[in-house]
Amino acid sequence: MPAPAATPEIHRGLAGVAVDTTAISTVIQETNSLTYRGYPVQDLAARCSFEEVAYLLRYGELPDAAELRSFEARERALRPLDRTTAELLARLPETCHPMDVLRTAVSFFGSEDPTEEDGSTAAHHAKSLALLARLPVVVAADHRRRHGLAPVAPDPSLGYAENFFHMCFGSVPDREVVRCFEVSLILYAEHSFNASTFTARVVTSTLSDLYSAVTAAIGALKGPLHGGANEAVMHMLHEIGDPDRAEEWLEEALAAKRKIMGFGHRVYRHGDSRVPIMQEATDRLVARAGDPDVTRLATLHAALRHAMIGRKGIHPNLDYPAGLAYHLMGFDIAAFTPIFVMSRITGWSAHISEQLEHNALIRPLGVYNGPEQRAVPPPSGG
Ligand SMILES: CC(=O)SCCNC(=O)CCNC(=O)[C@H](O)C(C)(C)COP(=O)(O)OP(=O)(O)OC[C@H]1O[C@@H](n2cnc3c(N)ncnc32)[C@H](O)[C@@H]1OP(=O)(O)O
Ligand SMILES: O=C([O-])CC(=O)C(=O)O
Repeated sequence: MPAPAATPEIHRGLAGVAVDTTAISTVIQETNSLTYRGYPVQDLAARCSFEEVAYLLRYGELPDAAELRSFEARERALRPLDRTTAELLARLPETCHPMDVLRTAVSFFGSEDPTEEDGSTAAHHAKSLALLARLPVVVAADHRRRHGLAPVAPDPSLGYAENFFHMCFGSVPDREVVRCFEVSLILYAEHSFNASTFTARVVTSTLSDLYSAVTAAIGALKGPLHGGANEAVMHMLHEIGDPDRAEEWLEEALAAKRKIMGFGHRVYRHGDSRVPIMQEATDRLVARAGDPDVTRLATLHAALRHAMIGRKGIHPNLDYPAGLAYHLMGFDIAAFTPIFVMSRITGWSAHISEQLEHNALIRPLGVYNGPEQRAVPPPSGG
C-alpha cells in the first residue's frame, strides 16, 4: 500500500505566503515605508506628478523632460471615447454601480481592440496607456449621468488630475484641491500583491489578455474588504452622524462583530505608510473649507480613528482619509472606488507585464474536506 500523501499546510487567504518576486514596489516592514521602483512613495507624492509616477511604474525609471512630454501627449490624445462606447455606457441601467460600469467598459474596450490577443510588450504598453487615458472619461461621464448631466469632453490642455475635475464638474478647482487629488492617485497607484493585483496576475498567468485581467481586477477591487472600503468609510461616517456618538457607535459595531471600514491591513500591522500624507492633505482640505459642517465631519473622522486605535489598536488604512477627501472634493460616494481604479490601472498594468516576463501558471492546491468517495445511486425510476 502506498503511504497516504501528507496533507499540505493550509494558508487561508494566502496570508504570509510569497508567491513570486516583483521589482515594482515593496512595503519595508522595519521602517513601515513603501517604495515604487525603489523610490519612497512619500517623496514621489511630494515631488512628482501622477503622470511621472505612472511612467515610473510602467517603464521602471522616472521620465526626463522629453519623455514626460511625449508620455503626456500620448495619454491626452487617447482620451476621447468612440461613439459606440459612449452609447453602450449610456444604455446601462442608472442603478448600475459605477464599478460595474467601469468593468463593462474595460470588457467592451477589449472586444473592440483588434490587438486584444497580442501579448507583446509594445502592445501591452499601448493598451495600458489607452486604459489610463480612457478610464477617467468613463468615470466622469457616469458621474454626470447620475446627476442627469451630459458628458463633458476631455480637455487635452489639462493634466490627468485637472482634466478629471473638468470632466466631472465642468471646471477645475484651485491648485490645493487638485494637488490633494493627485497625491491620492499617487498613493493609490501600486501596492504589490494586493487582492486585485493578484487577481490580474492570476488571469494573466493563464496567458489570457490584458482586458480580461483588468476586468477581473476591477471586480476584486470593488469589494469592501479592498478598494470598496473608501466608499464604505463615507457611508459609515454618515451612519454615525455625530462626533459625540463615535465611541458608543464603535462599541456597538464591535459587539455586533462588524468590520470597521477603512481600518486594518493584511500587510501593515502598525499603520499604513500612506496614511500620514493622505491625512495631511485631507486636513488641508478641511481647513480651507472653513465650513462648520465640514469641520464637524472631520472631527467625527478623527474621533473614530482615536477610538478605534484606543479600543482595538487597529490603525486606519489609506481608504480612511481618501474616502473623506473625495467627499470634500465633491465626488459622489459611488465614484470613490472607480477613482481608485483610475490610479491602480498603472500598478495592474505593470504587474501584468511582469507576470508575462517570467510566467508560471498560478494554480494552488485545496485540501478536500467533502464526503468520502461514494457510488452514484442507481436511477430512481419513473
Ligand atoms: C486599499 C485597501 O484595500 S486597504 C483595506 C481596505 N479594507 C478595509 O478597510 C475593510 C476593513 N478591514 C478589514 O476587514 C481587515 O482589516 C482586512 C481585510 C483589510 C485585513 O484583514 P486580515 O489581514 O485578514 O485580518 P483579519 O480580518 O484576520 O483581522 C485580524 C483581527 O483583527 C480584527 N480586525 C481587523 N480589521 C478590523 C476592522 N477593520 N474592524 C474590526 N476588526 C478588525 C479582526 O476581526 C481579527 O480579530 P480576531 O483575531 O479577534 O478575529
Ligand atoms: O495591499 C493591500 O492588501 C491592500 C492595499 O492597501 C492596496 O491595494 O492598496
